[in-house]
Amino acid sequence: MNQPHQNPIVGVIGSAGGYGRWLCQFFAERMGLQVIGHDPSDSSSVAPEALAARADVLLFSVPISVTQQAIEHFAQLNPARAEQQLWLDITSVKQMPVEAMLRSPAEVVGLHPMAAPPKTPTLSGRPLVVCEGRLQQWRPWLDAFLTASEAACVHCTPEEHDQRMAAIQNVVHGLHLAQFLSLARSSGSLSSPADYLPFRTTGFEADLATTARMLQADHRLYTDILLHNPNALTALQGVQATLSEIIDALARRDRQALLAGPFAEVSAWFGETMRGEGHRTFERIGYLLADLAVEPHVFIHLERDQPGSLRQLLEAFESAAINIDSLHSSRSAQGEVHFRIGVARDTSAAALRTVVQQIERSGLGRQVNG
Ligand SMILES: NC(=O)c1ccc[n+]([C@@H]2O[C@H](COP(=O)([O-])OP(=O)(O)OC[C@H]3O[C@@H](n4cnc5c(N)ncnc54)[C@H](O)[C@@H]3O)[C@@H](O)[C@H]2O)c1
Ligand SMILES: O=C(O)C(=O)C[C@]1(C(=O)O)C=C[C@@H](O)C=C1
Repeated sequence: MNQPHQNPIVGVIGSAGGYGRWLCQFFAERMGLQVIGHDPSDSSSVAPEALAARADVLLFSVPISVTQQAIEHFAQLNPARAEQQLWLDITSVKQMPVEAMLRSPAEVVGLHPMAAPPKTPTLSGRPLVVCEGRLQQWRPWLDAFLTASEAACVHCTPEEHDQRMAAIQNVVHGLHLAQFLSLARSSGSLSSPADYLPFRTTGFEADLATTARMLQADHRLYTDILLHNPNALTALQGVQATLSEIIDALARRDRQALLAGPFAEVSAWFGETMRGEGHRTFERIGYLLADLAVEPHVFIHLERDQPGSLRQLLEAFESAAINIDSLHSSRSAQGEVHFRIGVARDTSAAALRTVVQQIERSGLGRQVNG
């Protein structure tokens, strides 16, 4: 017998999208649940009427601009069934979808994973915002789902979420766009960001990476986040005003105004602990980026994910008398763990090739592209 509150059928709306695919895999593989999906771009997916009737948990993962419409469509499909269901969404804004879901008779929780769909099977190490709208019968299952997600859950109201996201998303996205738009326009048509990289600081490289990440993603997602967060305009106008203050002080060449205003105020607001922690984070990023720039290097994927594999890899380099300068793990686009091994500058290409061949022949690992 189906026990909906323990082993629900999960219906993902937007199942062919980036997060939709990740979620379908998560519910099926990590939670062992039956998953059905609806997505107009996947002709093999389930029709809305069938999904509304069969699923016990509905999860909306559609573009922000069509979210309200999609929720309202499902709300009128099968209200009697909705009374027994849990409705979730992962939209990047929370007031609009949670209010729309609450107009149905379902139990309602709004979610927001604070990262693009990860290459890992869970959200381990990533924050997940949880906005409980109406939750009773489904609480134990929601708790089990959040535990399985391995996310760092943070609970708040939809209003609080949208306020925080104005600072965490709208300002970060808007300012990075403005920063590089201004640079692009002032640099002339023949230049590119690559011309700035030989002169880079850690801060510039981190800003460039943040901007590039946005540009590689769906631009509609970012414009939607700006247009649908009710606090975006005020937050960006606030930054415009404080930037004007700094520019005015600079135009007057007023060092005292800069010190007593922006520097003193922000420094006091950070406090000693946050200043210290942020400083150490920046140092870590700086050393990481410096390590990643060291040549020569090789990327190795270890075939056996078990204790002792890494030691054997290090031994292979030791036996070949190659000195390792840096060692970092990262993930490929397919989610495989890679070790980036930076070696001493005087290591010859032939010596590096020989050790890689030996690692591959022994079945320990294989060379991959970073
Ligand atoms: N990508 C991210 O970085 C990220 C991070 C956190 C949260 N989110 C949120 O996740 C949601 C989905 O984002 P995504 O990046 O997966 O987008 P996506 O564009 O990759 O996927 C959206 C999917 O929804 C489908 N769709 C469109 N209209 C539909 C409808 N009426 N009914 C059913 N399906 C429909 C599309 O065909 C597409 O496959 C958004 O609300 C977004 O704000 C995205
Ligand atoms: O690319 C990433 O990992 C992101 O953090 C994506 C990002 C963001 O840039 O704010 C984009 C949309 C989501 O709502 C959450 C996070």
